[in-house]
Amino acid sequence: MVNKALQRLVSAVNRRRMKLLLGIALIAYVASVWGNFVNMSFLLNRSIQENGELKIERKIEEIVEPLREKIRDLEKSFTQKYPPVKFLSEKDRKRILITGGAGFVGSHLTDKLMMDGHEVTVVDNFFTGRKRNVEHWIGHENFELINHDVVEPLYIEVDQIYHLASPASPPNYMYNPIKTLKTNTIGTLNMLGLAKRVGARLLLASTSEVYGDPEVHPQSEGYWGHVNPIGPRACYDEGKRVAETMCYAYMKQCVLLPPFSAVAGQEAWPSERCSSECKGMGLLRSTVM
Ligand SMILES: O=c1ccn([C@@H]2O[C@H](COP(=O)(O)OP(=O)(O)O[C@H]3OC[C@@H](O)[C@H](O)[C@H]3O)[C@@H](O)[C@H]2O)c(=O)[nH]1
Repeated sequence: MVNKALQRLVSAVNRRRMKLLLGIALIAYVASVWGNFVNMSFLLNRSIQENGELKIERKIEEIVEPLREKIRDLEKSFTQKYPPVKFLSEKDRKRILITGGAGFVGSHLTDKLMMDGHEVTVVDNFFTGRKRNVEHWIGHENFELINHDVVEPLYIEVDQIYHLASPASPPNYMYNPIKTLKTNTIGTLNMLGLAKRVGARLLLASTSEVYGDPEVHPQSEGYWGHVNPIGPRACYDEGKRVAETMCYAYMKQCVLLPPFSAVAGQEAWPSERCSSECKGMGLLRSTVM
């Protein structure tokens, strides 16, 4: 009897324990499910938020990228690359004027002098020369391009003048013979005046046409030529002859001293008569015109 009562008591206690344990297990299970649910909803929220942010970032990127592209293009156009230029000390660096510097010979001379490290000013009326011949220097601190006709006086400070401004091929110089004459006479006088005023050396680009229809081949520097003053090419031939005469007159009066550069490196004119204080004068007769 006692045993049975004891067994009933134990089983009743066990049942209660079991219920308690089951209750605890249920609570634990519910808690863990709840925890997972909270975690999941947090993660879900985060991923939704991240997704949203990503979408916004992508949208911003889509708008900004073309703008960035435009900025890159602008930067490229501002930071133009120039051909390599030597560094020259202030003492060695010359301020050089090239008239007709946008033409064939002038633009190559511009390249050479720029790359040697000098300061170059190109003056041209673009009659036959083109801006594109020197455009690769535009904006360089050592370079300046002036649209100017040498028939008008020019007031700038320079150390050397290469006077090349003149139409050079028959159709061009015969197109307006009076203008060709003015360019080679008044233009040359203006450049000689400038050279005299600022104490600059001057080189005149002449032409083998100063020999006219020569009777001697090849022509030496001593040959005076065979020119028809009223022939169809006279405006150029005689214009350049007068230009040479004017340069020689300036040199003879010791305003300018010959030459700092001449045909094949030879002196075109004797220099004995000039004092050493005088500045330079040069003549270049091209033989290919
Ligand atoms: O009135 C004028 C005429 C012409 N010019 C310029 O002078 C330059 C002449 O160059 P071109 O390319 O026509 O000819 P080239 O370079 O071959 O001539 C070169 O060699 C021959 C010489 O007689 C020229 O004086 C010299 O410039 C051009 O840039 C032209 O626009 C002027 O600046 N003013």
